[in-house]
Amino acid sequence: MTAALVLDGVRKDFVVRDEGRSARFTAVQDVDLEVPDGQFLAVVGPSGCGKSTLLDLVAGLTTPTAGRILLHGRPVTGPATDRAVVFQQYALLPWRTARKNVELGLESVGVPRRQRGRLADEHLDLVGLTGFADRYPHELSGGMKQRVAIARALAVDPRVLLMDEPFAALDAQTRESLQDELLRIWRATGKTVVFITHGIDEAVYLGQRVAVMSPRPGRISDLIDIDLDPVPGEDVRSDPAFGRLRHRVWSALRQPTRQQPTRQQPTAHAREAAHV
Ligand SMILES: Nc1ncnc2c1ncn2[C@@H]1O[C@H](COP(=O)(O)OP(=O)(O)OP(=O)(O)O)[C@@H](O)[C@H]1O
Repeated sequence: MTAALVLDGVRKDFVVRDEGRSARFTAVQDVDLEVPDGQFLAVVGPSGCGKSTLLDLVAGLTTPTAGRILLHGRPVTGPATDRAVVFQQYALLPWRTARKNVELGLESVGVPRRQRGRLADEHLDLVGLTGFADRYPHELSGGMKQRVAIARALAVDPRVLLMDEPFAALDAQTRESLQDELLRIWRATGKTVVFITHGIDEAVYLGQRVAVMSPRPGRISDLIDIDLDPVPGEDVRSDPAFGRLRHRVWSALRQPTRQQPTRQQPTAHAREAAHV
């Protein structure tokens, strides 16, 4: 299988204020990763380990301090329609209907109006929102809003779907049903997915592979293949194989961390701050 996404020695530093001085803070370091075309990769790690930073780098919303990111062999130099991002907070425009929200990305790439409407309706169907196209965001539940956000992301036909804790704000039951929906959509579309989550269960349930990140500075400390093939409606979470994989990820998350050397004792904001 060819790699959809390659991260090669990726590091991201931020400059922060630390006790009144400028300090360089390394959020992610030494990240090497290949995601095969069509793979569903879940990335799990503790709060603040750099998961969102990694996703922002792949999205092209920020640039690496070192290393390179390739998408289907081409360097990522900024945001583009070959990647679409779904965030935790749906980011829908409140004055636009569901259909018009889905049309948003299509407008930016110059798809003609009639085609936009058809594509928006097709993608609202795909996420199970047939009949809700004319609703405004405030008339939709949290789960429905996230479905609209997923439809909007898919409508531009990205090669890679980047998801940053998209179900974290939803109640447990809605989350489970959207997880099943996402698996169905992923199987139907064959997209490469990078899915960030705090949840070990969510990572094991959704991922074909789970990348485990270590705490600051974030590195990929483990890559675990998941050989489950969840069938929606079946209780795969009660399967002993699920429990074993869950335990592997849990154990990987508890590995002792390798700290970045510092020139100065950590202070309030940046434990790994090295003054510039
Ligand atoms: N723009 C920025 N400027 C300075 N520091 C930043 C910036 N963005 C992120 N950081 C820092 O980088 C580290 C990683 O942040 P990031 O949001 O990527 O972590 P995360 O794993 O996604 O966290 P969470 O799971 O809590 O959302 C944090 O310590 C954060 O404070």
